[in-house]
Amino acid sequence: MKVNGTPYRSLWWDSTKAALQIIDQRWLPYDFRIQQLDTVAEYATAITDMHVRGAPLIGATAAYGMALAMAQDPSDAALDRTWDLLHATRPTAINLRWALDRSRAALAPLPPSARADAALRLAHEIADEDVEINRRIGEHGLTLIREIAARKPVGEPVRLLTHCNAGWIATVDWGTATSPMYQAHDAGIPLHVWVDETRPRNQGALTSWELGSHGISHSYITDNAGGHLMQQGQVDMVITGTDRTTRQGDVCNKIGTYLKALAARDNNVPFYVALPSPTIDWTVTDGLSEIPIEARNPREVTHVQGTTSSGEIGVIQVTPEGTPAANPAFDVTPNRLVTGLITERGICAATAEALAEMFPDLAG
Ligand SMILES: CSC[C@H]1O[C@H](OP(=O)(O)O)[C@H](O)[C@@H]1O
Repeated sequence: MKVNGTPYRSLWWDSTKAALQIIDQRWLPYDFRIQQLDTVAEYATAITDMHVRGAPLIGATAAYGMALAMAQDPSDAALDRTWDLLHATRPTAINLRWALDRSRAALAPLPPSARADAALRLAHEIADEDVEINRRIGEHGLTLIREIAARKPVGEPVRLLTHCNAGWIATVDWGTATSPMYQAHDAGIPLHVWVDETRPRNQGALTSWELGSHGISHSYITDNAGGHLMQQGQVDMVITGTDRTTRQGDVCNKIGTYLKALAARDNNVPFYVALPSPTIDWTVTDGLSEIPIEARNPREVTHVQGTTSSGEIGVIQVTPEGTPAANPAFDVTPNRLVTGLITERGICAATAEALAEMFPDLAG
């Protein structure tokens, strides 16, 4: 999407430097910084420390990391070593394993001399596929927004609520939950988006940065305000992203998503999940018992990053010194609370049968 009028993807390969360029999200929305990744260790750090974040973007980054590794050492040992190093960075988003498995499956049968070029081609393919998948998710999500708009007086906005950032910077482009928003806005449908701040890392500030840059009306709200807004009839639909969805439609997403789904069900608000097919983990059925939930550094909870009035980026402590904290980064929304899944092939119910029917070639 555009940043100050200039089109960007969240990452891109600079062929003149033979290196990956990423938007370093640690400094957004306060500062727009580009980082070049020059070693596989830097790729691993970029994923672990969330220079890049978001399930699809993590997968694409890992694919480029594999390409760099093969350019440096195309041996079988390096292939496995790189898989292990990058897979260990973050445990929950399935796109990471999906991209690494796809890379290794494509590269292992090749002679080492052919692996570097093949790995880079595959990384480009994965990045381009993500853009097209998300564009299509937007088209299908747009139909839902149009249906809501048709029931409203002309000019009255469709009011959406979203949690975390499933935006274009959480993917290679378009975003997943935000793609329908961009396409609805561009189609002239008035929107207002309630943007959950999404403690502790406040990814809602990234969503606000994105929506503001695109001219989409929005309000930044506390995580605890969403249920109240739904009770007051201020929310027409909830759309979130996902980091891993099981074969029966259980949705693992940023911590707090489950609570939004409960509030949505209690207030008869449709709760949709934007789901690119690489984010479906066909090997797991029950999300609550089978999906590993990342436990991140408690400091993310006890401290908050922000910017001062003079534009300096800083971190402040919000708890007494030594306060113990817990920081589970994701939760699981059982499929019974999900109204529907917006995939690149269309919208389906959050059930094993519907997903198998939508993706017979993947369900196995
Ligand atoms: C389009 S996937 C976005 C997904 O990823 C986020 O997690 P994180 O910021 O920790 O990488 C969040 O769960 C979003 O819904």
